[in-house]
Amino acid sequence: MKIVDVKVVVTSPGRNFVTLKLTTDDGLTGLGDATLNGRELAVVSYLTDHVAPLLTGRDPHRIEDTWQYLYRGAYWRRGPVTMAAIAAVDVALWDIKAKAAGLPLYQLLGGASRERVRTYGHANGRDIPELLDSVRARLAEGYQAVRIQSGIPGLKAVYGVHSTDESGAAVLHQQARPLVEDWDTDAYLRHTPTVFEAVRAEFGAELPLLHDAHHRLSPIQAARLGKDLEPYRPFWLEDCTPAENQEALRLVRRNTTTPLAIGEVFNTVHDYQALITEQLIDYVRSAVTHFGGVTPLRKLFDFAAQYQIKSAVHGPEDISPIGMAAALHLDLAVHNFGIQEYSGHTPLTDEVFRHAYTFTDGHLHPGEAPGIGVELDEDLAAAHPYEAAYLPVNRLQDGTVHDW
Ligand SMILES: O=NC(=O)[C@@H](O)[C@H](O)[C@H](O)CO
Ligand SMILES: [Co+2]
Repeated sequence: MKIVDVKVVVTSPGRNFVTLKLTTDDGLTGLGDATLNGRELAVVSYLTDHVAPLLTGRDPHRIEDTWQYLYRGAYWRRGPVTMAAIAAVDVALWDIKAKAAGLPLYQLLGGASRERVRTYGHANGRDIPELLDSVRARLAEGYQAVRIQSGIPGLKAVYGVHSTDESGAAVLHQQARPLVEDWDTDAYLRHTPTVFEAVRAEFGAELPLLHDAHHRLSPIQAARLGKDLEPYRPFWLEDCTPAENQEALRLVRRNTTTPLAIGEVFNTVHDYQALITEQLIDYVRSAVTHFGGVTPLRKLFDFAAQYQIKSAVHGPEDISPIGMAAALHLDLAVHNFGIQEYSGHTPLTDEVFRHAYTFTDGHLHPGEAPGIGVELDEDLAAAHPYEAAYLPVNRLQDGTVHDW
C-alpha cells in the first residue's frame, strides 16, 4: 500500500481547525488533527511545504518508521509546531491501519481495559452564584466531575470564565488581535478557597472538583494554594506553575497533598522527565494533537504508569473531534487512564467532523467504526474558511506581561 495524496484542510466552523488527510492507492483515507490554537498556519506550512512531499509514495503501514523519520529526519527537534505536524501524520496513519484491519483503533492498542471513558466538564462563572448555576448545568448534562473557574473580584476577565459583551453574547477567547486580560495573583489566592467553600457547601463532599491555575503562580504561591485547598479535597490543581522548570514542582510537592496535573503545553517526554521520575505530579495532560500523535503518547502513558501517574488528556474545544477521537481510543485501552477533559464542540463543528464517539452519563466511548471513527465533510469545511485568531495576553495591574 502507498500514500498517493496528502491534503491539508483548514476550516473555521466557529474556531480554526487544521486537518491532514492522507489517501492510499487502495482508496483508504486517514485523518489527523494538526490544530495549534493561535498559531495554526505555522503547522499548515510545516505540513504542506516540508512534510507532504516526503510522505507521497511511503508505505502507510510503517507508522513507527514514519514517526522516527519525521522526528529525527528534521534535525530540529521538539516544539509545538513540529510535534503537531508529526501528530497529524501519526494519527492519520493509525486511522488507515485500523481501517485496513476493519477494527476501531483501540483494538490495535491492546483492546478495551474499561467499558467507557470518564470525563470532566467546564463550569465557570463571573461570580460564585453564576458558577454554581454552571455546575448545575454540567451535572444536568450528565458530567460526574467538573472543573470550576470563577471570576475574581476586581478583575475584568479571568481564564476559563467566558466573558460576555454588552449584548450578553459570549466573548470567545480567540480574537482577531490578542485580548488583553488583567491579573492579580494575591486577589486570586484570596478568592479561590472561597470558591471551593461555596461549591462544596452547595454540592457536597463527593463531587470531583478540578481547578486550573493556568501557569500563573510561582512555586511558593502554588504551594500556598495547594495547601489552602486541601480541606476541600480537590480532584486536582492543574498547571499550578509554569513547568519548563520541572524542579520547581519539588517545592510544591513538599508542601501539599493536593493532586497535581501538568502538561497540556508539553510536546515530548523530555518535558516531563523529572516530573515523572520524581513523582512530582499525579496526571500527565498532553493531547495526541500536541504530543506527536498516538505513538509517542502511548509511550508516555506507559512510562508514567511505572510511577503510578495517570493519563488526563487535554480536551478543550480547540482540539478537533479528530484529536478527541484519537484520545478516546487510547483512553479506552491504556491501563493507567485517569480522566478525559471534554468541552464538546459546536453543532457545526460536529457536522464538519462527523464522529462515532458518543457522550452518555458523563462518559465517552470512541465507538466501533473502523479507524478512529471520524469523517470530514470537505464541502462544509470549505464553506468556513480560516479566520486569524489569537489567544489572550495577560498583564499584571502594573502592565507587566504575565502567563495567560
Ligand atoms: O485545561 N484546559 C485549558 O487550559 C485550555 O482551555 C487551554 O487554555 C486552551 O486549550 C488553549 O488553547
Ligand atoms: Co489547562
